[in-house]
Amino acid sequence: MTHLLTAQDMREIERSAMEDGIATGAELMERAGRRVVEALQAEWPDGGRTARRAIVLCGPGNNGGDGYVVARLLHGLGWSVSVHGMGATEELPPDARANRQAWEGIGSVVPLSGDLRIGQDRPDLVVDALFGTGLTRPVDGLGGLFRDIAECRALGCPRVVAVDLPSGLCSDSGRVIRAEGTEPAEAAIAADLTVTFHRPKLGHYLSEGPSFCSRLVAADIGLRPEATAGKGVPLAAARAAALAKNNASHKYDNGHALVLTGGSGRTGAARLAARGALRAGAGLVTVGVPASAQLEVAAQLTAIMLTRVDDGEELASVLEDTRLNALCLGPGLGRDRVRALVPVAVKAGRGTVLDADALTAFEDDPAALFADLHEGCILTPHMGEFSKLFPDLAAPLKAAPESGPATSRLDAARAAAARSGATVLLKGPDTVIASPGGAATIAASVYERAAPWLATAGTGDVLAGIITGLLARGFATLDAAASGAFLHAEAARGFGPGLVAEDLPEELPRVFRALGV
Ligand SMILES: NC(=O)C1=CN([C@@H]2O[C@H](COP(=O)(O)OP(=O)(O)OC[C@H]3O[C@@H](n4cnc5c(N)ncnc54)[C@H](O)[C@@H]3O)[C@@H](O)[C@H]2O)[C@@H](O)CC1
Ligand SMILES: [K+]
Repeated sequence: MTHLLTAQDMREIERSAMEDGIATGAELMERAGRRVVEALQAEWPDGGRTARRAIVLCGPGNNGGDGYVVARLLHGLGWSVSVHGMGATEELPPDARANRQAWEGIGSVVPLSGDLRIGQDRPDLVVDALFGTGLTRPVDGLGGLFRDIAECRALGCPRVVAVDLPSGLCSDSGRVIRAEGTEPAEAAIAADLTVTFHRPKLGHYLSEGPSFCSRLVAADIGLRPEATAGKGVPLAAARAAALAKNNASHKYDNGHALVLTGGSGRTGAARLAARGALRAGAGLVTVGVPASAQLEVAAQLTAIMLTRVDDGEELASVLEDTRLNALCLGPGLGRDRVRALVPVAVKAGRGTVLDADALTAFEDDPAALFADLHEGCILTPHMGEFSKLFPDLAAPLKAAPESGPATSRLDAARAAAARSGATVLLKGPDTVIASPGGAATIAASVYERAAPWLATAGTGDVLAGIITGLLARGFATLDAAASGAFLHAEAARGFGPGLVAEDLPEELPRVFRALGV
C-alpha cells in the first residue's frame, strides 16, 4: 500500500538514514539527480537525437543541489546545458554547494533573473530544481518567467521536468503558495513529468498537485522501506479478500441496508444509492418510502424491497428490526424529511451514511446534527456541502495560501471529523477520508487512475449507496468509506467515457472480477 508523506516525514527519514550510516546527504543527492535523468530518458526516449538543449533552474537549497547534479549528468550525456541559479555558492547548504562547485568546473551559473525568457533560447527541456519540500512562502519575482515557461510549454516545447515537486507547490497540501491576487500559473511551474524521491508526498495527490505534476514517478534513492513505517497517509485500495463473500453465508450474514427516499418525483437518487448498496454486496436492501411515492418506487424496483416510512415514528418502528444494520439518508431526501428522519436514524446507532440533503439541511445549526453522531456515522460532503457544515474549516481552503505548509483538504477533513464525531469523506478527484480519531486515507482518482466522467449528476448518490452496502456487510467505518470510494472510482474508470450514474452499480461486477474477488 502506498503511503503519502509530509515534508517533515521525509526530512526525518533522510535524517535517520544519515545518522544510521545508510547513506550520506551527498550520496542521496547524487542518486536523486541520477534518478531524475533516468526518468526523463525513460519518459522521452526520443531525447537521443542530436541538438539537445536544457535549461536547468536551481534554487537556494537542496532541491537546487539536485538540479546541479542533473546539469552535470545531462552534460555528461552530451546535452548542451545552461544553468541559472539562485543564491551565492557559499550560502548554499553543504551538499548543494559541493554540487554547484562541481558544475562550476564544467560551466557557468548565470544568476537567475525574473527577466529570463526561455522562448528566445528554445531549449528542449527545462529542469525545475528551484524549490522542493522546503518551500515556505510565495516564490518572489519570478512570475514573468513562470508565465513564459507555461506559454512555451503549451506550444509543445520545452518539456518541463520537476525535481521532487513543481516549484511553488506546497508539499503537504498540493496547493500553490501564492500572494492573494496572483494566479497559480504565475506562482508555480507546471511540469510534464515530476520525479520525486522514495515515496510520493501528500502534495502530489491533493488539490492542484496532480495538475501541476502531470506525470509522477517516485524513484528509489536507497532509503529503507522500514524507515517509512508508521509514517504517512495511505492511498485507498481495495482488498479482494475483504470483498469476497463466504460461500456458506446466508443473505442476512451480509447485512440489510435501508435507504430512505424523498417524496414523489424525488426518489431517483435514493434508488441509485440502493442499487449501489446491493451491487456492493449487501445481503438485502430496502428503500424506505413515504406513502406518496410508494407506487412510483414500486414500479421501479425488483431485487430491492420497499417499506413505508413517512415520519420519524414510522422509521423508529421499522428500525426495531435490528437486522437493518446500515442506513443511508440524504440522496433526494428533501429538507423536511431530513429534519424528521435523521435524528431518529442517528440515534438508532447503526452504520449510517449521511449525504446531500441530510447535510445541507443542518446548514443553520450544524451542532444539532453533530450532537448525536457516533463512530458508525459517515458524512460524505462535496466541497459545497462541506462549506455549509464547516464554514470556518472551509475558509482557509478558499483563500490563497500565503505560507507553507498550507492548510490541506486532509487537515480540513480531520478537523471536521474531530468536531462532528463522525468519519468525514470529502469528495473530489482527491477524496480525503478522516475518522474522529485522526486516522485517514486518500482515495485519489488522479494520474493513471483519473476518472473524469465521474463528475456527473447522481454519481455521489451511488457512492453513498456503495458505502452503505459495505457497512451492511460489516466493514469498519473508515474501511467502508475508503473501499467504497475506491470501488466507485474503479467502476467509473472501467466504464470509461459516456458514463452516467446508473452505469456505476452495473460496472461493479467487472471491478470485483478484475480485483480477483
Ligand atoms: N529529504 C531528502 O531525503 C532528500 C532531499 N533532497 C532534495 O532536497 C529538497 C529539500 O531541500 P531543502 O530543505 O533545502 O528545501 P528547498 O530546496 O525546497 O528550499 C530551499 C530553501 O529555500 C528557502 N525558501 C523557502 N521558500 C522560499 C521562497 N519562496 N523564496 C526563497 N527562498 C525560500 C527555505 O529556507 C528552504 O529551506 C527536496 O525537495 C529534494 O529535492 C534530495 O537531495 C534527496 C534526499
Ligand atoms: K522543483
